[in-house]
Amino acid sequence: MTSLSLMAPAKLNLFLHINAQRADGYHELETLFTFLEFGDELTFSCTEHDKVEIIGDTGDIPLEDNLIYKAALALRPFRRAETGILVSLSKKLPMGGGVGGGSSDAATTLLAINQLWQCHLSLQELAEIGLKLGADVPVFVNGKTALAQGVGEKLTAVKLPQRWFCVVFPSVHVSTGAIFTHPDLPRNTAKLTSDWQLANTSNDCEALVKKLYPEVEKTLVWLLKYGPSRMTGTGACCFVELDSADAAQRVLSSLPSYWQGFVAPSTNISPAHTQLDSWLKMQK
Ligand SMILES: C[C@](O)(CO)[C@H](O)COP(=O)(O)OP(=O)(O)OC[C@H]1O[C@@H](n2ccc(N)nc2=O)[C@H](O)[C@@H]1O
Ligand SMILES: Nc1ncnc2c1ncn2[C@@H]1O[C@H](COP(=O)(O)OP(=O)(O)OP(=O)(O)O)[C@@H](O)[C@H]1O
Repeated sequence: MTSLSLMAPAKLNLFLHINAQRADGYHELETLFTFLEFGDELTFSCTEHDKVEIIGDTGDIPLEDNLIYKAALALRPFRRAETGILVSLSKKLPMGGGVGGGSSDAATTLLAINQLWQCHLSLQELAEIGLKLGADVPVFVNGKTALAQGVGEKLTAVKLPQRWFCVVFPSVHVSTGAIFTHPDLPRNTAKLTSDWQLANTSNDCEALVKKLYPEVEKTLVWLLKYGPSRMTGTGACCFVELDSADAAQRVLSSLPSYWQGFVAPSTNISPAHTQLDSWLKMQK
């Protein structure tokens, strides 16, 4: 039985600017994505029956709603043989936490099944399929640290120095849709010129989310004692940027017990791609 194990890494939005709202309700934004060397773990195995199955940490998400299932179904028309797929999921990322776990699972599924079903689709084609599953899927499919524009699909790869992050989940769930439809969300930040330093940028969702969810504000106040801190995506996860693994670990070890967190370095290439490249080399 052919199988392939790949990570679905977390992403951070190092900043998130909202420039405008389009007629279809979606927002034009500018955001700097980086990947972390930490994420969900997925193992894909070809099966003889013509089904898509997911086992493991599926939580209370019905099969048909799982982005892994949706991604697999989207590749079905392209497969070369009538094989099914069994996905074993080990979830490490908080769902709906702003670290893109669902989108990353979807992208990793597209990358893996493209190989196992021999669909022969390019990254560009997979990203276009992925965009229909979620605005963040294309960046995970491309797998490079990137400045994203448009609704998140226009990507320019950038190289950033490796940094360490402590990411904290404040135990509240924030609905992305609810934030993007809120009347108080600022939607008119000027487009970037050139300076993407953390200090000169912001997350335009942060003030609103802090107001609606005081726990997020409390988390940021706590993290700011240790270094430059910010919320990722539409929350609720917040991160602090640090110089070393030790410094990040020290923050994690003093984390209050009512919050969850993890520590990881950033990487310019998604671990899903690094692992897929190693697997492809082994197949030769
Ligand atoms: C804000 C980010 O987290 C930044 O990384 C993402 O752009 C959100 O990506 P996502 O969770 O994959 O979002 P989607 O599932 O595509 O959209 C969820 C909801 O967010 C809103 N949405 C999302 C992306 C965008 N550019 N404009 C929007 O207005 C829409 O109301 C949409 O119904
Ligand atoms: N495999 C999956 N893993 C996590 N969430 C999933 C999955 N499949 C479907 N979902 C649904 O998608 C929603 C958003 O998931 P995700 O973890 O990507 O959100 P997020 O971290 O807030 O990402 P973003 O920053 O892209 O908004 C979840 O609330 C969940 O209901």
